Amino acid sequence: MATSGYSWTEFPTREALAGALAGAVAEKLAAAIDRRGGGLLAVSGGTTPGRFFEALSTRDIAWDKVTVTLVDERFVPPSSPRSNAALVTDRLLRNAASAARFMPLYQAAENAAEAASQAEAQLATLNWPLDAAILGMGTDGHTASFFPDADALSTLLDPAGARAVLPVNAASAGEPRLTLSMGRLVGAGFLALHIEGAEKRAVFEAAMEGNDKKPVRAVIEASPQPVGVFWAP
Ligand SMILES: O=C1O[C@H](COP(=O)(O)O)[C@@H](O)[C@H](O)[C@H]1O
Repeated sequence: MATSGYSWTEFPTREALAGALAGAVAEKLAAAIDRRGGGLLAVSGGTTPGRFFEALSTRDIAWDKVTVTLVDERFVPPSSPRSNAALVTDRLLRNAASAARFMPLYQAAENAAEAASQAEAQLATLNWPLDAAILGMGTDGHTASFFPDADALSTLLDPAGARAVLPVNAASAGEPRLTLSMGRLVGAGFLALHIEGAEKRAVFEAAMEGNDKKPVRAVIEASPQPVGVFWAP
């Protein structure tokens, strides 16, 4: 399956997907290190990326020249089982990848808006654009923290917005969120969507075909290059 907006690659197993995605990301990071002296990677949280993180963590690249940040984060401290930062620390920043620098989005601020401003200031020190960004997707069609019921969704989905990090409030999200902006995500040299299982495949296909535009489709449509969709049953 392929459109101008995305390329679809399916794998027989989740392990095979994790290995292939890890290989593709490691290649992009190694090329960035050669080209500009360092690599910048943004990864998603949730339940899906653990296997991919473990595969990537063993890839032999100059991890001491790589900065890892998050596509999005729940407004919870790293001690929370819902922390995306904790997932990255436990499953990615190990083995060879323990040498990477991690820039979390969560800040111990009074609220998500303040945390987003603080994260924005910290991320301004990085060497943009992202070399690779790996998105996930929820069964509601959200990706990053672009939830279908988020306040000011059109602002969140605006690729021309000036911000790098935005606060998100959505009733369905569980807690306030922080997300990289659409502009920073679709500016990545390599943008992939990692989804697994029949339900997410059906959600993705419906989002791409239906009139009810889900946020995942907005990202695909905003991307100047085809998004690589990696799927396994
Ligand atoms: O809340 C989130 O959900 C999505 C999808 O998570 P999954 O558990 O269905 O894999 C994830 O991509 C995002 O980073 C996370 O904050």
